[in-house]
Amino acid sequence: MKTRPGWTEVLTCAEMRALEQAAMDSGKITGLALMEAAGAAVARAIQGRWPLPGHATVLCGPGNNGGDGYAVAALLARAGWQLRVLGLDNMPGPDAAEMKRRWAALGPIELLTCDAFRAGADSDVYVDAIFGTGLARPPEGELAQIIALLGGLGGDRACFAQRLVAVDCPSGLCLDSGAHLGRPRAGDDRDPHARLTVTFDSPKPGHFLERGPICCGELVIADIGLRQWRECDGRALRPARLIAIWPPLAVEDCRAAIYAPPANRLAKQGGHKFANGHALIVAGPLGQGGAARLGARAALRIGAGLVTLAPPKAALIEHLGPPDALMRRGVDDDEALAAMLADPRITAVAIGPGCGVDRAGALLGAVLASNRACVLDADALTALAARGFEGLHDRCVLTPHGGEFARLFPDLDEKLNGPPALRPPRHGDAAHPDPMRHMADLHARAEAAPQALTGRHGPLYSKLDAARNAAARAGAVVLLKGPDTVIAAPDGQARIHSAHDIPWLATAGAGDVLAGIIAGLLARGLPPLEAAATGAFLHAQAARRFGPGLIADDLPGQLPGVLRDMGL
Ligand SMILES: NC(=O)C1=CN([C@@H]2O[C@H](COP(=O)(O)OP(=O)(O)OC[C@H]3O[C@@H](n4cnc5c(N)ncnc54)[C@H](OP(=O)(O)O)[C@@H]3O)[C@@H](O)[C@H]2O)[C@@H](O)CC1
Ligand SMILES: [K+]
Repeated sequence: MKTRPGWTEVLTCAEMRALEQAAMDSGKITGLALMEAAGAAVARAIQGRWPLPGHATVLCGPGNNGGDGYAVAALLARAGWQLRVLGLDNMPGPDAAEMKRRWAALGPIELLTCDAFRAGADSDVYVDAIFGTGLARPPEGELAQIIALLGGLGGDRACFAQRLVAVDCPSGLCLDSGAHLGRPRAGDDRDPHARLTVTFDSPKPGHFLERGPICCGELVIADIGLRQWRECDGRALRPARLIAIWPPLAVEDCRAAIYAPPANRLAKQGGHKFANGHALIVAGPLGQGGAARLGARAALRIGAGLVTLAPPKAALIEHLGPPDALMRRGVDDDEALAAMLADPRITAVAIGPGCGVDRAGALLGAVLASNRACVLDADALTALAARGFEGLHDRCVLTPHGGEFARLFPDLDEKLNGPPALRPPRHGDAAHPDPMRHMADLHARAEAAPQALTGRHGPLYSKLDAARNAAARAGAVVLLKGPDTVIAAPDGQARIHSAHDIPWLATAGAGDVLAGIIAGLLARGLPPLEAAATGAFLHAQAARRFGPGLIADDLPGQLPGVLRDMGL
């Protein structure tokens, strides 16, 4: 999936509805004008990719997504396209009804049935305007069959996918979770895959999570004139409500994150190596040191001023080789570690990779008691699951993959991966009597109890909900790994990093390198959420830069090139 570069703010479907409602209630913009802008954006995107007018089939659903479809049809027809429009025999809302009426003045509307859809001549472009953000339950009956047809038209999905343009999303996709309603959570062959998806104002979480990046194709984010209504009671929407996304991170963001002097950097050290922090990487017993060494190498490459590897004394011999810049110090037990961490110049700790669960369990208490910024990964997470969350604090970053997440948060994992539990529609989300009040309400609740908001969005429990709930429960930053890595802080702020384009990053030891990068950034003084999110991005960029054939050992060596490519 291609997106525009830089941080991208994301709105949940409920936030999008509240924003739209607030804009309309201001009296300065009408729903019809928004729909006209949305239709024009889709028509523009089509004309940009198919410059010569051809034949288009537009499938219009029962709500405003369908209204957008009628608007697209009218604009394409005026531009010389041959149109075939299929719609439903229902009474849509006033804006969609007006768009339907405008189209009806230009051409016929056939009933949207499987038979009618199948019977039509082949088209250059199919516009999917059946369901958008309003999908509240799995599609059923005829519409479900039509969506399945879109997923595998004529058994030749690959060919059809090149011609499918989705309005807001391929129909059936839940834009809060990225799962297909009514389909296996892991997806199947009948999910519609679009060449192009045009969404409005902001992307939604589902564009980046689970099946979203696979099914949406190229994502176009169209400005439809809602920007100024992002203000509520004079305040901008808070970051807890807006989720920044890469890829790719804009150079300025990265420079600010890595090289701006953070408040908690050791101010008096000036250009001394301690000014860039000192990361301690705990290593495991003899024969298991490779993982921690990978992390240590990554922490050095990302610019920690000093990095010390701390294996048991008996394992020091294993670490005699390069890099020579790495310091080694034997640490046998929690007392020795506590004594070492009494040195205030050690600014971050990573524990877990290759550590062994017993050793991680024995040393975890000293790491947490030191109150240092720390990364808990691999064996440290298994030890944490057995030990409990006591002592965790908001400078801890937990980096579980799916299996570790399930051990740490079994109930949240079950909600995420068990049979989908559809929630009833949320009262007041769609048409709140006072939208500005509704927005203020969302803000107030996010401030008071961010976790109370998670799980309110979308009919399905999402990976974003799970990461936010986990972070709130642990009182620490949680980075839930995957092709869609979700990073959440206890206060509800969250980031999504989509790396569906680099399947070769799923390789042994890559997680150890990520832990080292984050530890290096923490050592440099980055706040935990930024260290985790920037680390996930730089880790992925290193894999992109190397390409297929990557092994984890290659990643640290790519980091200088990644930073150089970004002009840093
Ligand atoms: N927000 C904005 O700023 C803008 C939004 N815009 C556009 O509006 C779209 C959102 O429109 P929307 O809210 O009308 O929802 P939409 O996706 O058309 O579906 C709702 C309809 O489907 C029905 N329905 C639901 N589930 C069903 C099922 N399983 N099987 C059958 N029916 C089902 C549901 O019925 P109900 O649940 O009410 O019974 C209702 O009739 C958004 O994606 C974007 O394209 C732009 O125009 C400009 C600005
Ligand atoms: K759609």
